[in-house]
Amino acid sequence: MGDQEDLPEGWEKRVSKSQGRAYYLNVHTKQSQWEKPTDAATSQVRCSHLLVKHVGSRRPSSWKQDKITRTQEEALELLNDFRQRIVSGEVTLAVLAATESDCSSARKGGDLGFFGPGQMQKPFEEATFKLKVGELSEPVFTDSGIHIILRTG
Ligand SMILES: O=C(O)CN(Cc1ccccc1)C(=O)c1nc(-c2ccccc2)[nH]c1C(=O)O
Repeated sequence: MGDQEDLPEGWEKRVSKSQGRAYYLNVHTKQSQWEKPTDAATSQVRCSHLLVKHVGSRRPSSWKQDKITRTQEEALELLNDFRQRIVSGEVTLAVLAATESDCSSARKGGDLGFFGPGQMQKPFEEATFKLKVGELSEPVFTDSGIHIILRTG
């Protein structure tokens, strides 16, 4: 097994094909690094999100709107428009979430801080853990509504 043995918990040694040298993969968060890790791999990730609620949301109300009446289809169209504006570089998710997100995290530019497995709704958790740091998700559907998620840590 070579020096796989003396790695802290949660890390795997891999070889980069393009660079022909070893790197280390955090098996929980899928993050990778060149430096040999000295501490156990964290299972915490950080993200920001923009939530658009609709009539089918579990709580169709938000800081923005007392009674949310848009349909799920309208919510998805709205969210795809927001996503295009972020992808084009016209605006950042943080700036857009501050005025457009139906989540209380709008006041923090959509930042949710760090969380680990089992803390968020499953579709949200799975989508976030799949993202690389800096990557923006496609629309993600939960009981709360429809989200776009930016992995930040
Ligand atoms: O789903 C519900 O029954 C009510 N919720 C849950 C909730 C309500 C207030 C604060 C945090 C979470 C929401 O609708 C909700 N979910 C979220 C949410 C969902 C997934 C990831 C992060 C936030 N935010 C909100 C919100 O109003 O602000």
